[in-house]
Amino acid sequence: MQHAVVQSFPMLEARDLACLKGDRLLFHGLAFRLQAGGLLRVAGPNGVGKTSLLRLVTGLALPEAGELRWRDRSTRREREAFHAELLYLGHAPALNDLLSPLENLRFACAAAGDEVDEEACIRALERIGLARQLDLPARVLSQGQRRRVGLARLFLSAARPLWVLDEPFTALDVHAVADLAATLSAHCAGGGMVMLTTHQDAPFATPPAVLDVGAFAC
Ligand SMILES: Nc1ncnc2c1ncn2[C@@H]1O[C@H](COP(=O)(O)OP(=O)(O)OP(=O)(O)O)[C@@H](O)[C@H]1O
Repeated sequence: MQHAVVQSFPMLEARDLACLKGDRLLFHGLAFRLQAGGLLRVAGPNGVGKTSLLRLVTGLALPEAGELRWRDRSTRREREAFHAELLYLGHAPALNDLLSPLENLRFACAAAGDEVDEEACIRALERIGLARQLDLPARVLSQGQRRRVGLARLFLSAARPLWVLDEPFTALDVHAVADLAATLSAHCAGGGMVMLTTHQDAPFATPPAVLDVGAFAC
């Protein structure tokens, strides 16, 4: 009896990436693959190009050379389809200081094209530990609370398989670090993917694969 050959390709793949900043080539020849369920930690010293790599992956910047592929198609050619499956949280939470966490979260979801009702946003903010800050202006929040407002989107983004997170653990207390690590591990266990930068160890259910950008530095 003959079996059909099932072609297996990585969900996200970087091929031979080079990154130019100003007139400086940060890295070249960078490649990685991320499969469903994968957790990838982007590592390396300050300034090596970790954030720059995440910006290439998300399409916020273009590589000097090389290609990014999602579901075996170029992310540049299939930009809309790729972005519909991607959640990117940058290293600084982009909050409007005059708006409350609830208003900020609703705005961020709407801007990303996610239809999320107020009740779901409230539940997400409560889950991330901001039940008592729902209606405060963001300008009075602590750094860790500001970070949590951004992270609340994780609880509204299960339908987006690829999460790209720049320093998500920064400013979080030890309990919040453990909760976030559990949330990311659960996303991966459900078939999602997480690519993140962090300078600290976090208690993931399974140790992440590590991509050392320094190995490709110029
Ligand atoms: N116009 C420019 N010309 C030359 N180099 C630049 C220019 N803009 C940015 N850079 C360099 O590009 C690098 C960008 O680093 P990036 O933020 O990606 O590093 P990182 O690995 O995320 O660092 P960190 O761990 O500090 O967050 C830095 O080394 C910075 O000095």
